[in-house]
Amino acid sequence: MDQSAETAWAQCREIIQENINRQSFKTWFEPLKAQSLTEEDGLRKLTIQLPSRFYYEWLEEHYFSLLRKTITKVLGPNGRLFYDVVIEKENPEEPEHGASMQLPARRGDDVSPDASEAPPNPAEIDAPEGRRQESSSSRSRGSENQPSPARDGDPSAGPPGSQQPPVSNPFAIPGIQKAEIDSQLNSSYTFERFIEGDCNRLARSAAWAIAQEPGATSFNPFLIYGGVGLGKTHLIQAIGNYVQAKESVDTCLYVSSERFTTEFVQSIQRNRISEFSMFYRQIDLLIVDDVQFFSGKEKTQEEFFHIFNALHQSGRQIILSADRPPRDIEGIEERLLSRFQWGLSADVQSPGLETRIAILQRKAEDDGIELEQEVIEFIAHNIKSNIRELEGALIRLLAHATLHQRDLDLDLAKEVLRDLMQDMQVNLTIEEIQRIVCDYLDIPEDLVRAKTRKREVVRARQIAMYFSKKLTQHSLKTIGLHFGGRDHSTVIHANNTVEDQIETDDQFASMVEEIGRKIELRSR
Ligand SMILES: Nc1ncnc2c1ncn2[C@@H]1O[C@H](COP(=O)(O)OP(=O)(O)OP(=O)(O)O)[C@@H](O)[C@H]1O
Repeated sequence: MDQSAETAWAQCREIIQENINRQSFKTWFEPLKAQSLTEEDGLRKLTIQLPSRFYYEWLEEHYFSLLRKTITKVLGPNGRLFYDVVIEKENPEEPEHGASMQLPARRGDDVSPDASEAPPNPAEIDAPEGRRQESSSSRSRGSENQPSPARDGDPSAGPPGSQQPPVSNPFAIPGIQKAEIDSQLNSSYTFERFIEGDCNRLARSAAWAIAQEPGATSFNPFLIYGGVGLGKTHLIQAIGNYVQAKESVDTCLYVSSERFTTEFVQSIQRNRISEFSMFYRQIDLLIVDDVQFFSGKEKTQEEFFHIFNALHQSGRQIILSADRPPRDIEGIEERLLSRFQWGLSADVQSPGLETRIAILQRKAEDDGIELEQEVIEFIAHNIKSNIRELEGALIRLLAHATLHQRDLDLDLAKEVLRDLMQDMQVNLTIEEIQRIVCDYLDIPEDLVRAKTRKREVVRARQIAMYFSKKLTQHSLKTIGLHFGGRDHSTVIHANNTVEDQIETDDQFASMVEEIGRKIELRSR
């Protein structure tokens, strides 16, 4: 190791450290090593070693001005900075030798004081368009208020006779070329197809705002959390689909945290970690689903942490989802958890009845199916857990109707969704039945449990007993107890009376049927 180079670089690092935040310093400068300090033709050339071409790109784009000032301060006006870039091997079997490339800082542009204000030279690096623009603007910003910029990158200042090899596009690695990145988005997850309700209003509004200006709102990162099948994936992908359609970013990528982890592990096995890292650092809008799966995976978390920082620092948009609030996710490092909460966290909850109905109506419309309102309401009343199950019930119903050439009516819905109905019956309580019957007959609920033998109360009590026997698993004794401690024989008598009257009295029969429907729908 060249001692003087190390000392010079240590001084540079001190200055740099004072001028940028701790995390940026850790990410971009700590891995750099001094290689040599030489004097040639009156110039003092400090060469530092970079772990990959990506660092070269990044430093030039983001820290050019700072590096230039720092070198001038430490080495004087004749100071020049050179990079020795370690070239990532595509094939781990390749020999080590020759795996580096010397480059002058500033990619060979003339960065003399006069030239620094000039439009950027077409970069020798065949950098992707978006980044090139970003680079040029950061350069001109960097040159403002600059007391005496040094020519720290003039290619003519390179070693005599050294022809700099043209630097190839660092992203031109098979399979990860920027232009070729497939966003992995499901095109059917759009805002148009996402039904808004009280359960998801905040998340949907924030998602919409982000889609208008990715990376420019304070919702960065944006994290949506909530239970299974409640639309998290749909919503986060809707942002991606919208932004892609508007072409407001160059690259957008959706990845599940499981896939991210698998790819990362593979990159370790294949000795391609820096490639993996480079790939993710070029994404403008990164969507990571189900981040709770990072739990307990320390190395993956560390890699994601650095990627997160790099993207966030450069104003790229990060969108995340989790099955619970970030503070409740266990096994994730505090520094990463706190970053998850930097922007906005919004939850999605189970949809209310109206939203469930609206979702079913939309799904039926999208599939070109006409569904009677009572069928939609029947499904919506009975399937409350999540939207995926709601969709599943509809698909099941459609499949039966098509396969058995049946009408899509309430009878078919009851038949097909019987399992779900059975679940409902198991959960149905005697109190619920009493409430619905009394609501329907307009009788105070507590009277069916009281001693009174008024005619209309007796009728309500008998109908409630009949449904309790028919729709719950409770024993006759238990049912009797729920009706003011009556005997099991009273329940049998009530059941027989109702059954007989259904047979003989049509009006009564249709009233009981109507009450039965209300119980099935559990309507209030
Ligand atoms: N508000 C909504 N409007 C329309 N469809 C929705 C809505 N919410 C969810 N869906 C649909 O429900 C299904 C499940 O949603 P999604 O996969 O987004 O849930 P999730 O919350 O990501 O679940 P998981 O945690 O299991 O991944 C999808 O087909 C989605 O299109």
